[in-house]
Amino acid sequence: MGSVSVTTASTVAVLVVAVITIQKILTFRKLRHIPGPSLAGFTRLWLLRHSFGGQIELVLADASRKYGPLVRVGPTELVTSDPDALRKVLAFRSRYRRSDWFAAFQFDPVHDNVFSQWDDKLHQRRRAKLAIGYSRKENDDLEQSIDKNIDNVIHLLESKYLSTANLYKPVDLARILHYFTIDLIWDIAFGTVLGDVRDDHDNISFIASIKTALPMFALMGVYPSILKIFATPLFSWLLPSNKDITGLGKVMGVAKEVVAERFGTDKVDRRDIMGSFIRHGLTQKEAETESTLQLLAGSDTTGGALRIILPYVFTNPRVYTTLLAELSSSSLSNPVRDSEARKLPYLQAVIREGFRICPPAANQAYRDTPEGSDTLCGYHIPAETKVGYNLSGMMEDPKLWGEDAKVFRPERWLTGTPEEIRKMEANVYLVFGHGKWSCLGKKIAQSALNKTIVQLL
Ligand code: HEM
Repeated sequence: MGSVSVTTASTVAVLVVAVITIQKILTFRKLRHIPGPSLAGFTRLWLLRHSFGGQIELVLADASRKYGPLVRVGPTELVTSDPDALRKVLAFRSRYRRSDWFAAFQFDPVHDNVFSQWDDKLHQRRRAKLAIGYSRKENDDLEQSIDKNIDNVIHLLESKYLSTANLYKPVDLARILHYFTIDLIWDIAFGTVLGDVRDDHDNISFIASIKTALPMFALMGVYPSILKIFATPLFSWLLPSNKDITGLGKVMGVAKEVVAERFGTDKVDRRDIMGSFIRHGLTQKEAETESTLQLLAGSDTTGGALRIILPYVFTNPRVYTTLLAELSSSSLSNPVRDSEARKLPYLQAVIREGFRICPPAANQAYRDTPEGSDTLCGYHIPAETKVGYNLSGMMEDPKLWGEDAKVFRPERWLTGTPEEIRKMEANVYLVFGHGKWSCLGKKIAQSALNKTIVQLL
């Protein structure tokens, strides 16, 4: 009896292994015509290793140099560094769909936000309710809010780091700029003061908790189905909760409180982003998730852009003096208005070059190929293949930017025909996505960058 059950168990095990092996071989064959590292064709462990290592952008740039504009990076995953192919995937009329990669950003296990919403129709419906609030048309205080938060940075630098008593005190400007963007987006999203810059401190351990969560995001980005396990009662305690006193959970708790004031009998109606969301039909729960998302989507990206651009400016005497000369020869208000800063050609060249040299949000963000297959970069793409961004590969491609593509040289934006410049702009703004899923906070981010760089200099 015992030997019969051992034989049955062994037969089942052999059959399972055989089925898995056949499945792997069939999956491998489906995309074997697309070049890429050989291990990546068989297992997502290749992706996981590089995502965990924090070097994925460099690895993907390298892969696009080696294998071309379309690279296989997983059994069913491709990334493209070809701007036309990416625009085709992301276009308004594209039949591609968000893949389960986006599920990693559903920080509330029950309620989707606009970024985690996978269903195309529901996403478009939600996006339509948010678009006016993000467009600044119903957000009268946005510029004042940016000005106020920049003033806090300048006050901190002058009082704590540049006063005569502390003349040689070293300053970690990258950290302060991160505090600044967290404070700013907090102010825009909730209309209250967080005070990271004021206190020169990560008050709710937001930066620390995002850093701790990064390996988890990397894991869920490669194996999204893991999120389903976290949503079960056994593991749900591991997800952020609005009762937490730090991190994303704390942000969710504040969102709940602040949004509650905008609903009910004594509700407050303001002309800010949240007010606009609610006027355009967001429910209380939806307003909570969207306000929380703003902090996640807006603070590290805009902070990252400042932390890229400013060191390039400060360590490059030609760029620094040219930018200062442009600022001092232009008649600008103090604080500078966004509309004035947008007209400064060298400043705009510096910002675009910063986006290009190190895209602030370089995720793969895969889309699923629609039924009936497609063709990208001359390759046949079968249905259900995942196609994602390879921005780092795109932004250092000599065919798009010239032989000195790896050099930070804002002047490249000031020479060339209007048609060439227009093409370069269209390509560099892919750092904000494109089409039906493009960044909703683009104008807010651009305004913050324009004003902050001018005021700090
Ligand atoms: C330099 C700064 C920023 C960069 C580079 C950036 C980049 C991006 C990218 C690439 C996407 C689209 C991803 C996709 O293909 O699905 C995106 C989406 C989004 N971003 Fe940004 N972002 C920035 C700042 C902001 C800010 C400041 C906010 C809010 C205050 C924000 C809010 C959003 C939202 C809500 C979405 C989701 C749009 C949708 O799903 O329809 N972003 N961002």
